[in-house]
Amino acid sequence: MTLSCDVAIIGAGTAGMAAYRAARVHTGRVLLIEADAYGTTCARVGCMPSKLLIAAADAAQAVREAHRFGVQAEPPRVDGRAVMQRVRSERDRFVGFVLETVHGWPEATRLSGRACFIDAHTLDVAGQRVEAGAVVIATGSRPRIPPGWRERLGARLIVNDDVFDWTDLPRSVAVVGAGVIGLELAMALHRLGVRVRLFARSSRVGPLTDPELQLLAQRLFAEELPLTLNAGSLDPVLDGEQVRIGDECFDLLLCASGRMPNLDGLGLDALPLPRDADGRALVDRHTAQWGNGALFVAGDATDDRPLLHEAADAGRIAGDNAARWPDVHHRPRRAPLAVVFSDPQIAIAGASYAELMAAGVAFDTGRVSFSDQGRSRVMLVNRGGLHVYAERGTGRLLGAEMIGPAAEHIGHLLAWSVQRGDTVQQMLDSPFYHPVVEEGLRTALRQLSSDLHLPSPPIESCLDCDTSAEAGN
Ligand SMILES: Cc1cc2nc3c(=O)[nH]c(=O)nc-3n(C[C@H](O)[C@H](O)[C@H](O)COP(=O)(O)OP(=O)(O)OC[C@H]3O[C@@H](n4cnc5c(N)ncnc54)[C@H](O)[C@@H]3O)c2cc1C
Ligand SMILES: NC(=O)c1ccc[n+]([C@@H]2O[C@H](COP(=O)([O-])OP(=O)(O)OC[C@H]3O[C@@H](n4cnc5c(N)ncnc54)[C@H](O)[C@@H]3O)[C@@H](O)[C@H]2O)c1
Repeated sequence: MTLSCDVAIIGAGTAGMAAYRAARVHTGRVLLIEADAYGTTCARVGCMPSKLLIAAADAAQAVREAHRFGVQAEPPRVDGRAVMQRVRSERDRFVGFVLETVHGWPEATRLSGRACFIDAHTLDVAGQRVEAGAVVIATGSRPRIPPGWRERLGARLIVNDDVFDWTDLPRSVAVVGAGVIGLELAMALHRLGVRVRLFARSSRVGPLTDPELQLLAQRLFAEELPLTLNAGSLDPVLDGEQVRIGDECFDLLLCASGRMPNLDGLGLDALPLPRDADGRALVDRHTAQWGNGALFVAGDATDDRPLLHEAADAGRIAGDNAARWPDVHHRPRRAPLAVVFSDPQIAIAGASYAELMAAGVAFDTGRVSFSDQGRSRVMLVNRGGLHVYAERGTGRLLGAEMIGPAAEHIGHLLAWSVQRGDTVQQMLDSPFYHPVVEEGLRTALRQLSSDLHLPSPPIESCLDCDTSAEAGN
């Protein structure tokens, strides 16, 4: 028997679930197809369990740092089993909410099995034929593992998914790849007492593109984390029960060398779909449409800003347009925002430095260092810097990069300003409480305002904490 629907959605992750909801506003004839267990990458093996592990690591670090305030504490004793028990049980709670939602949807609108295209409107799902008016591909991504490593290292090679099923912490882990996942997990494991070394292929650590801030990030992370920069092409080998990299051995190698979209294996090669020179899908991010037909792609499957909120937004657009097809609507997207939950945190809001340079935009940069920032110093988190970028002539805020305290919050303020089209002056006219880390942002904005040769705002020095940074000098 052939199943027939108006919209078939492949993948019940964040993007697929958002697409399902949006499509169901138009039609009840929607089919959500999932090959694996429900529960989403974010809740099962991504955003949530990684932040749970980081929260435990931060608690241990706070105990270690207490003496700097005059509070004496014994060095923390990390109970790995208890740490992982909390990570898993809280993770299961988050997954439970997702399962509740999916299981609340009519059973006739859900199908289990791996989907593969027969043609643009026909799918094979584990032997079941599905015909669809339109299809949303929301298949997510998977870790990219260098060729031969899996065969060579077997179970000693792990990826992020494996970490969150641990019942105890290992003794040592080599983390390969100093991108977002590598940085977050390496730092968390290190603070939980695991012997860690983070291997970066180049000298870059994390996503900052501003050369000054990238250098600062390298220095700050190297102060705490055993870090091998410029590791080049690694050649890990099994040495007994361990993985050897150079002359150091580890219990496990955590591969965090990037992720690849799950578009291969879908039977799409025969379809004439637009791709870039590297074979990546060229999808219109305002319609989620891939090509001119009834095919839509959302979430990590697109390789475009692989973040949770982007997956949800793209899923909504894809589901809505798939159900409307061929009446496809263009939808606005939000200002970019990315946060890394390292310590110090990293945020990129609006356009990055590299994007502005590549686009040839005329912009000025306002800078602040947090080393002397009043509230940051009070809390002993005075490490890092913030660069804000504004357009010459108009003074409009274009973007910002930051490594430092409260970056997850300051990043939001900056992204909201970028999206509203605020000028530097409008931002300076907004309230700043005292004493807060955001006063550092004001310092950077004042410097930017002066460099842009915009009319100077009145400078009120901070008389009570009088750091030169906050006095606006
Ligand atoms: C360790 C880690 C930490 C992260 N932390 C953050 C964070 O803090 N903040 C943030 O914004 N983002 C974070 N992310 C990124 C975020 O998790 C992803 O951007 C988001 O989960 C992508 O959602 P998705 O719907 O595209 O994919 P997924 O949730 O992976 O869903 C894809 C689904 O498609 C299914 N599927 C695949 N192929 C087929 C097929 N052929 N047939 C049927 N079903 C199929 C899969 O089984 C899966 O269920 C993190 C990611 C990782 C890995
Ligand atoms: N806080 C968050 O929002 C968060 C957290 C985790 C993941 N994510 C999302 O997941 C995406 C994927 O994260 P990721 O860390 O897998 O990818 P990434 O692209 O951020 O980092 C991969 C890193 O691995 C390096 N690399 C590649 N091949 C290598 C090799 N053979 N040896 C050594 N290093 C190698 C790359 O140079 C890069 O630095 C991120 O782009 C992000 O969007 C977000």
